[in-house]
Amino acid sequence: MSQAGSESARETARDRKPRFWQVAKRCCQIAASVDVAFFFIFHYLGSPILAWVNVVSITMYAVAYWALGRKLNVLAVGLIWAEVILHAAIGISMIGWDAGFHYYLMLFIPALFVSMPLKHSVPAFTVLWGYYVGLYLMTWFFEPLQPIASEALLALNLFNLTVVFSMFAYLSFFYLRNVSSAHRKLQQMATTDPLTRLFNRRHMTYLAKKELARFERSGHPVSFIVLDIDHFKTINDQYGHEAGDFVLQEVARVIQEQLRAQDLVARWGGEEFLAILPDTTIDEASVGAERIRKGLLGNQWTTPGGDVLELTVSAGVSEYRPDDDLNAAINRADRALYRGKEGGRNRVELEAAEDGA
Ligand SMILES: Nc1nc2c(ncn2[C@@H]2O[C@H](COP(=O)(O)OP(=O)(O)OP(=O)(O)O)[C@@H](O)[C@H]2O)c(=O)[nH]1
Repeated sequence: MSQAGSESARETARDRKPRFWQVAKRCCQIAASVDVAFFFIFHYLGSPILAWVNVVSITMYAVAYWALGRKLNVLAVGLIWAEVILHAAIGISMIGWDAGFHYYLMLFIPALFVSMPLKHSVPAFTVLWGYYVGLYLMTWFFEPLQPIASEALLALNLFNLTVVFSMFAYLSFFYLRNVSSAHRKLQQMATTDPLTRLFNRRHMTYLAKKELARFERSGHPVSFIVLDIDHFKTINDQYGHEAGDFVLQEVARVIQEQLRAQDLVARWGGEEFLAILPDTTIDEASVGAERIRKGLLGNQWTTPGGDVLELTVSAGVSEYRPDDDLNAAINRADRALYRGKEGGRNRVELEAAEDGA
């Protein structure tokens, strides 16, 4: 791999799952606070060695937090792993399994699957399992080095259990939020046109079919407007593609502004838009199309490059008929649109009554 290639691969790995690293930072804060509590608890219980172990832990979390802020994620993860693994081993060998320090190791199970690719997380999971079992077996053969009173042991166990339960709840909440937001993004990508934020053609076809099924049941009128920007190629050629994109966005905005909230609007093709107007007759739809045409005509658009331009649109309007189908209704609006283009553009044309499918 070239140097630039490996740099960018490293960059991608670092920037992957930014929310996960945010949560890792929050976990460092929580863990360091818990270790501050442990410092006092162990002093109180008369275990100064364990109290000072927590000072080392707090320092490790502080460095890990600092490293996460600088995207030194490998260093941060290494420190967090080392802290939990060593802390569990020291806590268990000093006070025993019943202190509950082993619970913290389980927090790594979801964390390692979320943070690593599967080829790394499976071996890491196996090592973690081996370590956990190894610690447990150790307590069968060796007595704790510095046992504490059984009430204190119980209190410590409950404290550790509560912290780990809370952290599991926090991680689950993070996971749920992440999955829901990814789902929302995917859904948006699948249904909308990225430039204009209108529905894309595929989703509009799906919505149109649903709307027409409603028409079949209720018999309420449904109308279609196909709208096309006049001489759009000239705008692109004269002012550049960026100005063309700007015009498409503005036209999309004006169409939405001039129609009702229940009307469906999509980018149907390059510079062509389709609106489906439920509960609307062809005459009412033509009034809506006129409003859009006039709304656009009255404006002087200043492009991001500072060019002032005027633009016009042509539109064709049709109404769904009994025993019609979607394509036929849109084709009739399309033919009306092209009559408008041939007739000089900047106009709204209705489908011809004799126009079949
Ligand atoms: N900027 C930009 N241009 C696009 C996009 N999609 C399609 N186009 C352009 O839209 C233009 C459509 O041109 P034509 O089909 O000739 O239509 P026109 O110039 O509007 O002419 P009439 O429709 O006859 O008035 C082409 O130049 C396409 O490159 C887009 O997403 N952005």
